[in-house]
Amino acid sequence: MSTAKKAYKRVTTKSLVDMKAQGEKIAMLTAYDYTMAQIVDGAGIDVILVGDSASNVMAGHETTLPITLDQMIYHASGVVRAIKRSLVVVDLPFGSYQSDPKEALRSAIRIMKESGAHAVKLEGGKEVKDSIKRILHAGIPVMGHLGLTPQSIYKFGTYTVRAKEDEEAEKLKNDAKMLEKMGCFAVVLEKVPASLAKEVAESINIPVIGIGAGNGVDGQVLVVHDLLGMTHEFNPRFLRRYADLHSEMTKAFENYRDDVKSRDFPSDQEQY
Ligand SMILES: Nc1nc(=O)c2c([nH]1)NC[C@@H]1CN(c3ccc(C(=O)N[C@@H](CCC(=O)O)C(=O)O)cc3)CN21
Ligand SMILES: CC(C)C(=O)C(=O)O
Ligand SMILES: [Mg+2]
Repeated sequence: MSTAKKAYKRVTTKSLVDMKAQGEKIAMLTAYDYTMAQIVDGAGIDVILVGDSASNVMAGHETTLPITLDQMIYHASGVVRAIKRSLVVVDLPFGSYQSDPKEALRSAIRIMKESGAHAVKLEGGKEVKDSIKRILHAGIPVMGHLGLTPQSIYKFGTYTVRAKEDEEAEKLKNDAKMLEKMGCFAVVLEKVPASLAKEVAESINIPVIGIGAGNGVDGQVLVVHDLLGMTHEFNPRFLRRYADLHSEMTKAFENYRDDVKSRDFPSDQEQY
């Protein structure tokens, strides 16, 4: 090891739980392909989520419902080939786990076997308890996802903040405790009041990763294209843009176009 390049210490489901215990916040981002995952991993992001938001961001669908298990596996395979350190979690897509626990396990096994990912995520609490149990019993780590669950958008009708009423907040708290008790290694809380999210994070020992859930949780997740400022029509309050790649890329494409039209590109040095 003395002359070899320093090896990265891989992030594991266990190290995430340790990070929570030690008060170190967890940074998570999505990625859907090899090139992006290489950059995200190299930047020291702890967890890469191959989100079903690929349905929106990569394929242009209006919701996350259309993306298939085969498509999720294709995205995840590229991501896994890129990573040296990050933990890779893959969303089980709509329709791949709701019918029955056996189908859920089969879907999770396909993701693990065919992509090489490290864990799966699925939306819901008590309703999907048996499926989560089945997957965990097979030795596959599970991340929960409560609050705004986009696969149920047609049940709720809007993407507004969730669990503002006592009854829904009570259910969410119980679901989070249940996920911890069952053996999930973490849970995503999406678009819920910050006070509720903080209360949940303080009531369980597994990390709570927030998106639109305030600063009292154990980590944050954003969609990478949103953070980079590539999606200009998506403007929720929780989004902080760290770049304006939409403008940067437009400038680059316009410059290239101009150089082609003006015969500036390619130059003598750029040909054989
Ligand atoms: N690009 C992208 N980023 C995401 O964060 C994301 C996706 N896609 N697709 C899947 C889910 C859907 N998510 C969403 C969708 C909408 C809002 C949202 O706040 N929408 C409106 C407000 C709607 C309302 O209040 O009724 C907004 O302000 O943009 C938040 C998260 C998060 N996920
Ligand atoms: C927004 C995150 C949590 C997600 O589930 C996704 O990107 O699909
Ligand atoms: Mg998702």
